[in-house]
Amino acid sequence: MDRMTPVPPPAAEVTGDDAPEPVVPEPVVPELVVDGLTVRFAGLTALDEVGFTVAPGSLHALIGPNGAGKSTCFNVLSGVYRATAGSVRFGDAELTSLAPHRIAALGVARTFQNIALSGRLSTAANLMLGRHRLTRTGFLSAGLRLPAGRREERRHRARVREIAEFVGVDEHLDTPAGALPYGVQKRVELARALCLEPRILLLDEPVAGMNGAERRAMAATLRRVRAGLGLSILLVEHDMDMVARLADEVTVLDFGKRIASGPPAAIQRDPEVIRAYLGTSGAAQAVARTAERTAAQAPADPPRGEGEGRPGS
Ligand SMILES: Nc1ncnc2c1ncn2[C@@H]1O[C@H](COP(=O)(O)OP(=O)(O)OP(=O)(O)O)[C@@H](O)[C@H]1O
Repeated sequence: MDRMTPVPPPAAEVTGDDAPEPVVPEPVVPELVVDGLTVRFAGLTALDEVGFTVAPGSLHALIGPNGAGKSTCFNVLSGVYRATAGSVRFGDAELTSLAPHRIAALGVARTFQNIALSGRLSTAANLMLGRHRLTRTGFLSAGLRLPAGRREERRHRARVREIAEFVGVDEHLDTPAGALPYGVQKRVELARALCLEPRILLLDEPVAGMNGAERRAMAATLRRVRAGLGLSILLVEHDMDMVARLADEVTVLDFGKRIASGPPAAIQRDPEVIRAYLGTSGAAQAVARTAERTAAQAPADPPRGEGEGRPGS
């Protein structure tokens, strides 16, 4: 399946008993505008007046060395941390004053660095948990086998299967999530986030700990998600090749401050970004290496497509 029905905005999720089959409108994906975001812990400023905008339907990467403030930013965006100052607007909503469940209800879904699936439950059951926010009659009604609940449950199961096929985990629907290879579990997490019918996905290191084949599979899946669903993605990732291939726009944090913002090719050449990463390992050197290869292979600015003309694509 190359395309999946675009997700409707949450308010348009019609799951009632008598509701006609919904005509699914194009998703209304607003901008996410982070402005002057500051978070202080005791004496430490984890985020210092950070600002960036995630354009509707784009894939925006948030990168930076360890301790730069990326997770703190995600925690504010998902309502886990309170901002000391600044704002995060998602369309008309100000997210900094909302509890996590209210933010999720606006269509903001998040995955975590560490796997957060229930290992003993099947993949299907984990994905159904992702649908919980969207149930109208409630799982109790379904559990009691009431007709409305049964019909609603059937609709959710059908949607779960559709999303599982889209993400390529449908063959594992009956398998306990804990028994799946690591890379597949990470894709199941992505599928579970999609089960919330999000308008923006916050992905925290989706390929961390994966081998090369698993990384490529996840990158391909993310491309399909972006192309097929029209939602926005904000990605925290240390794998710079992946960021260079996938991102439309990159924001770089260092010691809680935004030090650069722009398309990947420009970010890779940005002296301040390279300086921020120098002396650290892993991602840092990957930025410098990727920048060097980009310079060697592409004298002019490469196009902002999915990796055309980019190293390693
Ligand atoms: N709950 C907290 N209490 C106190 N300090 C915190 C808390 N959460 C984060 N910090 C500090 O804020 C700074 C930014 O941390 P954060 O986890 O956001 O960085 P990061 O960019 O996500 O790093 P990494 O790439 O290692 O995950 C760090 O100095 C960290 O120790």
